[in-house]
Amino acid sequence: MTESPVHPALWPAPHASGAVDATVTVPGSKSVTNRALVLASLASEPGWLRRPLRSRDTLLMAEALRAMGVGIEETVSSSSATSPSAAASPDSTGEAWRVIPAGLHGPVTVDVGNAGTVMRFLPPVATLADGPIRFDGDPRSYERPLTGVIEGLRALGARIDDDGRGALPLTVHGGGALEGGPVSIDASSSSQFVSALLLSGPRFNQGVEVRHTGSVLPSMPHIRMTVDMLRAVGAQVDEPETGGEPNVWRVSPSALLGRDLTIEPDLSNAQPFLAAALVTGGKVTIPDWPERTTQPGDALREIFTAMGGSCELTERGLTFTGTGRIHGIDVDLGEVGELTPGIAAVAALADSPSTLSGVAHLRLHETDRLAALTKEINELGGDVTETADGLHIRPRPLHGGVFHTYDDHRMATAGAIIGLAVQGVEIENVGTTAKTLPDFPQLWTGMLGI
Ligand SMILES: O=C(O)C1=C[C@@H](OP(=O)(O)O)[C@@H](O)[C@H](O)C1
Ligand SMILES: C=C(OP(=O)(O)O)C(=O)O
Repeated sequence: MTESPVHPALWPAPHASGAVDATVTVPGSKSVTNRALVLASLASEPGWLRRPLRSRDTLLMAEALRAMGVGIEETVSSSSATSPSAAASPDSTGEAWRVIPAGLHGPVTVDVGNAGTVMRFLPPVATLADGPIRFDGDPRSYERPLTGVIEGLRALGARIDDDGRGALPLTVHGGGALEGGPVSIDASSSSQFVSALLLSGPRFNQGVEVRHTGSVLPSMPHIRMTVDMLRAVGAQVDEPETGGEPNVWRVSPSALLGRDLTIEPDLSNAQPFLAAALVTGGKVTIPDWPERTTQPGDALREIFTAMGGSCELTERGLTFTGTGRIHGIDVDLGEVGELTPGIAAVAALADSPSTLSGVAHLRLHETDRLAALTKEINELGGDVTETADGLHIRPRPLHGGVFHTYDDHRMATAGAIIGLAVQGVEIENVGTTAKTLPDFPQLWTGMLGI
């Protein structure tokens, strides 16, 4: 399959000479964009995505859906010419994708790259195609768990060829429809197993009832995001948080509406910029921070405040202000695991130790994030140890050196945060941020006024 973008050169992470004072417009959410693409493709009428994220993960999703027959047209101008109803809204300008659903066809080969959302959300979609859909991706994608999706779909009536490891590569032999119904899975290694089965659930003959049987379930906000977005396109969902049985989600069979959706900024990608305010004792504003959201990044308001800053949500967006003093934190990140690398970076610069827990499943993310953070921070002079389900971080004076990223976008941004406070940090392959934030180096230097 295609190689991940390789930019092996070392990027000198800019050192902050003073307090930052910036407004940073962060591109759209990866998680919302990729759910919206799937739901719009399964709808019974065309829909719009406005301000979608254009990054490796979302372009792979769009490309895969296009290959199966969905029309996805990209426009960059005001939508007024094509959608009068949206013309009055300020959100209607800028980039938009028009999604035109169609019958799904195979044979197709899908490149998932290393996108969890693509490798997990699309096999259920593929069961609805009229031919084989083969899934392949980066070497790391072969190591990321997929059992809940593979076994779950088989129990719901799908025919899937894989090599028995519960991972990629695999072929889903789409039969044009899937029976659906009740299924039990263990989603303790990824919430995306649950989201995957729910997202396509309305299109299964009997809908779907997903029962999670494992001991822990990470990333609950991402499951809430799935439920909210399904409801927004007309699906009927019963779930634990609104009175349903614990660990059981039910989606009724139904047609889905084509909607006009403006994608929220990616709050997890806002993290390094908020961290810059904290680390430099400065101030950063992120415009369009939603008042209400299911994105896990919203938890940064509380977490970074506990670490020493303060924040204010106004009509200008979220303004985060640091004091230059950073405190350690003892926090369970199970619900918001993708924030761990950025929090670990800040914690390495704090005035007291931190314990980050609840994130054993990060060993199966883009890289083994617990091992990678431990090694890279320690190579800069830090004192980090892995625990069974997280990290223990004792701050020490750090020095410059190469910060390796292991093809993990959040390792690159974590290294950049440390570089603000430590002279001579060089990020290996900063281009890996293209997975979800292609403009990261420019946004970072822009924030610093370089
Ligand atoms: O559904 C989603 O969009 C995501 C769910 C989470 O996955 P895990 O539950 O595998 O951690 C998160 O870490 C990932 O970045 C995005
Ligand atoms: C875990 C992440 O991504 P993925 O969607 O590939 O699981 C992430 O973005 O931190």
